[in-house]
Amino acid sequence: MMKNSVSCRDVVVVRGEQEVLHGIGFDLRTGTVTGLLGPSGCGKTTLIRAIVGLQAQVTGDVSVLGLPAGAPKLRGRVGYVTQEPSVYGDLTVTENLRFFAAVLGVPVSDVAQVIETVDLVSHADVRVDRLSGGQRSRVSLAVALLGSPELLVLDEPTVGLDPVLRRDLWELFHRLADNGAALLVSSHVMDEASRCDRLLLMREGELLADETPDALLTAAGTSDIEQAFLTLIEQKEAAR
Ligand SMILES: Nc1ncnc2c1ncn2[C@@H]1O[C@H](COP(=O)(O)OP(=O)(O)OP(=O)(O)O)[C@@H](O)[C@H]1O
Repeated sequence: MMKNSVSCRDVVVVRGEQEVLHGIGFDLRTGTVTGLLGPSGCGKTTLIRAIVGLQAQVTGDVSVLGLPAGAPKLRGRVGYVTQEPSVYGDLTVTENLRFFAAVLGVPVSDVAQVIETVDLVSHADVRVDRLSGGQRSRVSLAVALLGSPELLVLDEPTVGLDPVLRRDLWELFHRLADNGAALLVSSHVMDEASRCDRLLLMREGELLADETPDALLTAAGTSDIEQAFLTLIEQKEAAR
C-alpha cells in the first residue's frame, strides 16, 4: 500500500491581516510526483512553507513523514528548493555542496553523487556566479538532494529553463520518485501538469482539485489542462 508522506487537514494560514489559505486538505503519496498548480498569488508558496515548517500563523494539521511539519527530526529528511537562489555565488559548485553537506551532517562522499545527479560534473569546479540561471538552479536542487531526502519540495524549479532542461529535470523528478521519494513541485505553467502523477489545483487560497491529470481531463471533458482548470472554476462559481 502507498504511504502518505504529507497529510494536510483544514489548513488555514493568515499572512499580515489577510487569510490566504482557507482550509486546505490533501495527502501526498510516497513515490509520486505531485504538481501544485495555480495562478500567481493563489497561495502555492504559502502552502509549501507550511509543509516545510517555515510559515507562521498556520492552523489545522500538517503532518510530514508522520511528524508535525517543522519537527527537528525532519531535518535532512525533507529537501526544499525556494524560488530564490540559495547557494553562494563566490564558491564553486563543489565548494557549495561540501559546505551544505557539513551543515546538514551528510557524508562528503554524497557531494559527487548529487553533482552527477543534476548533471553538473563538467561544471563542478566553476564558481556559481559564472553559471547560467538554469545551471544555478540545478546547484540549489543538488543541495536539496544531499542526504537523499524522503520528501522533496520544489517551488517553481523550472522557471526560466529552456524546454530541453525542463524535460531533463522532470525525468530526474520521476527517477527520484521511482526510488521512493515523494515530490511536490509547484508551477504556474499549466503545460507542466501532464508530467505529474497527481495534481493539486489551487485558486485564491482554496484547493479546486486533487486528481490525476487523466481524471481531471475526463471530468472536465477536455484534452487540455488549462481548459480543465477554467471549467472547474466555472463549475465552482455556478455552484455558489
Ligand atoms: N510576506 C507576506 N505578507 C503578507 N501577505 C503575503 C506575504 N507574502 C505573500 N502574501 C500574500 O499571500 C498570498 C499568497 O501568496 P503566495 O506567495 O503563497 O502565492 P503563490 O501562489 O506562490 O504566487 P507565485 O506563483 O506568484 O509565487 C498572496 O495574496 C500574497 O499577496
